[in-house]
Amino acid sequence: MAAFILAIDQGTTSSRAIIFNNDFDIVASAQQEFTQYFPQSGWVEHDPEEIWSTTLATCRLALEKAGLTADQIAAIGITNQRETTLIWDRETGEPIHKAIVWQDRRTAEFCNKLDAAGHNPTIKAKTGLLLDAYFSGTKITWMLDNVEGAREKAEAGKLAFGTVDTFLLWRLTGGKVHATDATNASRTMLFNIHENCWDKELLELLKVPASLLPEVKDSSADFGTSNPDLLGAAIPIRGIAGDQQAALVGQACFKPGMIKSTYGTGCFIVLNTGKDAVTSNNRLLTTIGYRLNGKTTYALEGSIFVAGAAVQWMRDAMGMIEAAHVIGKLARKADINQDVYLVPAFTGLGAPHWDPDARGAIFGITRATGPAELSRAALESVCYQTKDLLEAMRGDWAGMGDTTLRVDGGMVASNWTMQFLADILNAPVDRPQVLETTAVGAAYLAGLYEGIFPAPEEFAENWKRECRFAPCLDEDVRIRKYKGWQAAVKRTLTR
Ligand SMILES: Nc1ncnc2c1ncn2[C@@H]1O[C@H](COP(=O)(O)OP(=O)(O)O)[C@@H](O)[C@H]1O
Ligand SMILES: O=P(O)(O)OC[C@H](O)CO
Repeated sequence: MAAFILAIDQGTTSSRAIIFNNDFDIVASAQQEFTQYFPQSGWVEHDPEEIWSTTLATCRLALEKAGLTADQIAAIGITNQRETTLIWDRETGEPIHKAIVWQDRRTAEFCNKLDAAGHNPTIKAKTGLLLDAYFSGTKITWMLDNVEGAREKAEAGKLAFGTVDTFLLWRLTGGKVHATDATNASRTMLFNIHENCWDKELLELLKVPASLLPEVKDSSADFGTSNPDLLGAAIPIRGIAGDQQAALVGQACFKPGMIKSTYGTGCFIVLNTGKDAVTSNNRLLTTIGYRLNGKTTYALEGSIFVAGAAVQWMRDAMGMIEAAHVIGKLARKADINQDVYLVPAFTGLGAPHWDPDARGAIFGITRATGPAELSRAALESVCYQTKDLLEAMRGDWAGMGDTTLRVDGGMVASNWTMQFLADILNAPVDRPQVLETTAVGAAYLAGLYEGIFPAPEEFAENWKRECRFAPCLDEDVRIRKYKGWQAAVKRTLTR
């Protein structure tokens, strides 16, 4: 008999709901964008009520489009933009402030102070993260210190903290469940990823009362049931994972050494390192890939700030392409004798450089350089950055070996880019049939708990490739081009 799972994918720019059947076919989906608030330079906020209303509306719309009622949905899985921080009143459910988004840099100075006081090594050892404003911890401190009366209320146990998954869970269950999963907890900078618990020393360091924190569960677990008034029936909520980890699951990267790379606005590469929490010497993050049956699988993660955003820049700021999908065609026409490099450090460079002050640069332009060469350089830059990260991962972990990259995200629609990626990595690049891997991951985690989907090994056997891009670039050219990129990055870095 057919079973249906509702995956909620609450992202940075939009909320989506996708209903899958038990063959992972998409039965219906709905998506709504919401407002981005930039109250000051470097600050990024979301309205929690908009996160909630767009989530609820898309769930209702997806059900309607599928012609299903809530009682026909076996389970809900939630996946979410990670690190984004919310605090609300336990009594009223009202958020005390807008959500502070992962991109928000307001606590950078505070992080610098903590770093200067020598706290970085402890944080890295316990959480696997770098001391950075990206993560939730210092955002919580900021809210408690800047919202009137918040600290007193928090100390009296009247407030609740959550990343977006936890907030949605609270709202979906009518305030009955305050929980998260291990992947989301691992991005807060408060969670000890080795001992699998909130870390007392870090809570003290960031002055976060323990009463604020949610219970941390497996990624596939009993997270309660939805309030029947919301969708028409009580639906069991059985899966939660941060979006990049959900994509790791959705891509069936269950074996150590397997890697997924998601090319959206930015790019997030996650490598399964199995039971080893690998410490990076190359400024990558050690994080929880997923936790099933109480067993943690670790991962190494590297993020690139600008991937598809370089394509958007070519379209919106440069006006050189009318739409994202034409960039590949234009790149194909570029003069191959021109070595033009675009280092898209529009907002600094992410892993493995972590240079927030670097700014974008173009190298190698001549009078013959035009939109085709710049298009090519923009797409190539994403591939070179992927190589940088994979080299860093290889340097950190001997278990990596030669690896096939499983890709997803909007940019992988470009065959030209995927071929160049395979060429520059000198490794196969696999594009799956279902590109909604994040939602697939969330649906899988929920369906796994309900016994609808098989154990990871069997799920992995059913993962289907749409296309493999095999490397075919001359070694000399590959080496020359990558050296050119490395030289360009070197000239762009500020430290
Ligand atoms: N055919 C294409 N070629 C290159 N880039 C593309 C193509 N289609 C979409 N993109 C880029 O992919 C990004 C959208 O991917 P998506 O996964 O929806 O991102 P996000 O989840 O971050 O919003 C955009 O930055 C867009 O410019
Ligand atoms: O919502 P996305 O797809 O931009 O992903 C955001 C990441 O989870 C931030 O760490």
